[in-house]
Amino acid sequence: MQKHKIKICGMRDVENVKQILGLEPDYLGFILFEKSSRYVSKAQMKELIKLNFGETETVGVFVNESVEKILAYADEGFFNVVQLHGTEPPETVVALKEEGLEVIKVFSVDDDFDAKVLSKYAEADYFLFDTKGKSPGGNGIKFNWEVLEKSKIKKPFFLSGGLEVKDVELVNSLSFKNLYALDFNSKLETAPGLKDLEKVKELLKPPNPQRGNG
Ligand SMILES: O=C(O)c1ccccc1NCC(=O)[C@H](O)[C@H](O)COP(=O)(O)O
Repeated sequence: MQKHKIKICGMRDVENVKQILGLEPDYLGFILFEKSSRYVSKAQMKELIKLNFGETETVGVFVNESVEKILAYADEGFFNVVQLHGTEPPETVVALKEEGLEVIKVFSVDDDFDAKVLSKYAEADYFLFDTKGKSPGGNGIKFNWEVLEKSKIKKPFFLSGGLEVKDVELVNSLSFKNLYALDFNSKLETAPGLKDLEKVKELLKPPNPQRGNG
């Protein structure tokens, strides 16, 4: 049984999104950061949002983007949730919350991660912890989860960074306090932005009773 919500990030291809939606993930993420190999253009987003997302929430992933641009994307109905995946200041979170958006604030983690920074982002709905690497995200590398265990995170958070299907069992056995969701990306891919349906099936099986399809 899935103990946590599942987010699949870095989706791009319409047919692939359709297939994955059939498996009812809790969240699907779209990278709206041009330098990413998983970047989704406005024209592609316009096609993608025509699909029936059902209960699946859509996440727009930004890296150090202006509030104005994020709001312009939100106005187009591109996503329900904003993921801030750069070094955005707390004021960006506050401004987006004031506009009624749900916000995930990302923190890039290495062994020197200092959890004191989290108190500045109290307005965020969720935190997401990803591995600090060459790219702001999608590096496919795990960080040392002990850093989080030590930090005693008080807000519901997404665990991210190189997660594979086989990690679910291990994560469940660790019972992290406040772990809300698992975020998967490159380890499910056959090419950047293209997810392997068989791997996603394995991940989302058996059905999640919390979503009422069990
Ligand atoms: O995936 C990208 O290319 C990306 C680029 C820039 C910012 C964020 C990006 N991904 C956001 C995510 O939420 C990923 O799921 C997360 O970084 C974990 O990816 P992975 O290590 O490949 O599992």
